[in-house]
Amino acid sequence: MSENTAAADASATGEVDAAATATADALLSVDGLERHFDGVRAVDGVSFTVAPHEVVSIIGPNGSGKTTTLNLVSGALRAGAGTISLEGRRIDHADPARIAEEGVARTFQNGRVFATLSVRDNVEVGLHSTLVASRPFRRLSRLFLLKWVPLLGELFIAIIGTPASRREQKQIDAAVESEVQRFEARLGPRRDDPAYSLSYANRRRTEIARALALQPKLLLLDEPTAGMNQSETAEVLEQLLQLKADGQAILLVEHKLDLVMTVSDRVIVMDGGRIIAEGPPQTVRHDPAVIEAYLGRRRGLGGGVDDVVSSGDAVSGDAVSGDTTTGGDEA
Ligand SMILES: Nc1ncnc2c1ncn2[C@@H]1O[C@H](COP(=O)(O)OP(=O)(O)OP(=O)(O)O)[C@@H](O)[C@H]1O
Repeated sequence: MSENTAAADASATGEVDAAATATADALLSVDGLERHFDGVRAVDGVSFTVAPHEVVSIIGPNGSGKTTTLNLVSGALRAGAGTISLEGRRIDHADPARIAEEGVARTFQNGRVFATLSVRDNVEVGLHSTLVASRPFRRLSRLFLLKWVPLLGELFIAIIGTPASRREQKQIDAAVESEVQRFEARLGPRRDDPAYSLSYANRRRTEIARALALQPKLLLLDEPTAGMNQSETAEVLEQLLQLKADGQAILLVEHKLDLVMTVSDRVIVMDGGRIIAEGPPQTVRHDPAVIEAYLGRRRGLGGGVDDVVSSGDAVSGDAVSGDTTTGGDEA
């Protein structure tokens, strides 16, 4: 849907002004978000904000609606109701590419890379939406009947090249290199290798590098340490802390509570599609509703959220299970 259509749609409901007023200082503002699947209330009236430079984590047992919330914010799913605004502007009717252009980049729960592309090319793909000189007619691609114009134009420029497109490619190359260098020790030696040959952890790093290459206003991370062992998780924590120090706003979904409690400014706890607690890590970890949500299903094992947190375990609904390494780093 075009920006104008989305704006008209939003304006028809009178929601633009309300969203803008309610979220004056927020980078991201989510209000009354709902998404149901065949009677399952995956996300059920969720409202929250992320301020500029803030790191907010969403935690909760399996199936509590965390990933669905991230999918709604990134445009991968459409909301049944509610509004999502970035810097006061509605994005809930925009498609994922448009939302990425607006400054929201994401990674996926299971890590998604293009298997046959090299690490460098995977990172470069993330920058495709930012090309101007090489894609002068890109906005026309939103008009169904004119889709062939930008395609032919891009093909032409790719074959003959122009001074501006060559300059742009140099900038892109530098941006890609800078993101690969962020993970230099791990990705540096593999920068020209195809993604299918990488360890699971390196594929996750490639995915994060691709998202960061966009220099997003808001970075959405869906379980960035899933499948990583303790030392790999510690590396990710260091990188998240560095991003935080650089002022990167992050909305993080993560099961490893030690990491969440260390990196987050604020923690949102979901259960059954609803937010059951929200606040600074130290407050949330002692909230009785949170302890009940995490441990109620395994009553009899004893302990509380603190035990879960201090053990460094990943909480996965019915049981506390240390995340297994499904593919460690190459030796
Ligand atoms: N595409 C879908 N079709 C049907 N049901 C879905 C779909 N996506 C999610 N659900 C359901 O919505 C609920 C919330 O799922 P979601 O993946 O958002 O939870 P989650 O908190 O991210 O879980 P996890 O920690 O296991 O990733 C679950 O009951 C899930 O089965």
